[in-house]
This record gives sequence, C-alpha cells and structure tokens, in this order.
Amino acid sequence: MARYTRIPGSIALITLMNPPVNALSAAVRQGITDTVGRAVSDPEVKAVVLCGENGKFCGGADIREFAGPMTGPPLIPMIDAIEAAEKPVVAAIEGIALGGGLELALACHYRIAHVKARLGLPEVTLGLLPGAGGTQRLPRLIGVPAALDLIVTGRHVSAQEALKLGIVDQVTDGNIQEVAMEFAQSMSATLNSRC
Ligand SMILES: CC/C=C\CC(=O)SCCNC(=O)CCNC(=O)[C@H](O)C(C)(C)COP(=O)(O)OP(=O)(O)OC[C@H]1O[C@@H](n2cnc3c(N)ncnc32)[C@H](O)[C@@H]1OP(=O)(O)O
Repeated sequence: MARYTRIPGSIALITLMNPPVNALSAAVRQGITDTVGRAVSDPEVKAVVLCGENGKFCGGADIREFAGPMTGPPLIPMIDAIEAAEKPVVAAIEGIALGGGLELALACHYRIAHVKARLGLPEVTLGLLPGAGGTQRLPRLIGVPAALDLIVTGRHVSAQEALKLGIVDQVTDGNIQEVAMEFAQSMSATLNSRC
C-alpha cells in the first residue's frame, strides 16, 4: 500500500509501504494510483514527493507475486500517470531504486538520491527486460550507450555515479524526505509565481 500525508504548505508526501523492500505489489500499485490521483485532484497540493518506508525507495516488481496471476493495476499506466501529472513529482530515493522501482523514479520530474542509495535495472538477471518505460526513459535521459550498459549488465550504480550519468538530479547526505520536501516546496513556489 501507499500512505498519503498532507504536509503543511502545499506538498503531498506519498510513502510506499511493503516490507522488506517496498516492492510494487498489487496493493502498492493500487496505493500509488489512488494517492497520485488524490494529490493531482487536490487544488491545495502544488507538488508531490514520492518515497519509500524504512530507508528503501523501491526494489521493483514484487518477486513474491511472480508465481501467481497478475492482479491490481498494471505497472505501465500507473507509471505513465505520474509522468503525465500536471504537478511536479519528486522522487526521494533512499536505499534502493531497482527494476520497476527505478522505472517509477524515471517517470518523476526530479530525482534526489541519498548518497548511500544504489540504482539499477537488474531485470536481465531474471531473464526479463525493463518493461515499464526504462528502455525508453533511461536512454532519453543519459544516452543510448550508458543506458544499454545498465540494461544489459543489470549492474547497480551508486548515487554519485547516477548523478554523474544524469540519472538523478541531486545527491544528498541529509534527510532525504526533508531535502525532497524542501525542494518540492521551492519548486511549487516558483511555479505559482509564474502562473
Ligand atoms: C513486470 C516486471 C516489472 C518490473 C521488473 C522488475 O522490477 S524485476 C525485479 C527487480 N528487482 C530485483 O531484481 C531486486 C532483487 N533483490 C535484490 O537485488 C536484493 O534483494 C536487494 C533489494 C538489493 C537487497 O539485498 P540485501 O542483500 O540487502 O537483502 P536480501 O537479498 O537478503 O533481501 C532482503 C529481503 O528482501 C526480499 N526482496 C528483495 N527484493 C525483492 C523484491 N523485488 N520483491 C519482493 N521481495 C524482495 C528478499 O527476498 C529478502 O526477503 P527475506 O524474507 O528476508 O528472505
């Protein structure tokens, strides 16, 4: 599932909750769909921060659900709805952003990573390709050679390498949620002053 918190001011904080790695189970996909919809339709909300509970952004598809039939909202429309949101969505990446978790972050409009975070598209190690926009959004962001390297090796990169490659916009050693909310607040103030 995903928790929705209205932060005083104009920010909605959406927290993925699915221990141990906040994987994208059916309940989490439903939670993201519902909470992003709620944030977008609330006129008081000007920007959204997406984070994961317990120091982990998201470990990707929930491998515990691979054996059963697909239930809940599909991943691709859920991720596309974030990219299409008319309010800025900031990914606050702590711990891990892997597979569908990185694809989720790639659909956000700004990515801040904690200095100890690791990011990657390890689908190839499971015999899969990144199927939720990673093969499009990553090359657009960092170029084809660098994206192909990550996609075909499945290797994880550090936050610093992700910054150098252009996968994330900012790295912090501070409290990731506070840094992301502060950024989202300033972004929403800038947007308001121009509208
Ligand atoms: C439809 C396709 C859409 C998208 C494609 C994908 O997203 S494919 C999935 C991509 N994600 C992965 O492949 C991540 C695999 N996991 C890891 O690499 C490591 O587990 C991880 C997250 C780096 C953590 O490593 P660590 O050494 O710290 O811990 P450990 O491996 O022992 O894992 C801890 C527990 O977490 C469970 N777990 C890990 N990943 C997932 C996941 N994606 N879904 C569900 N559960 C996951 C792991 O099984 C351990 O559980 P435990 O009960 O403690 O044994």
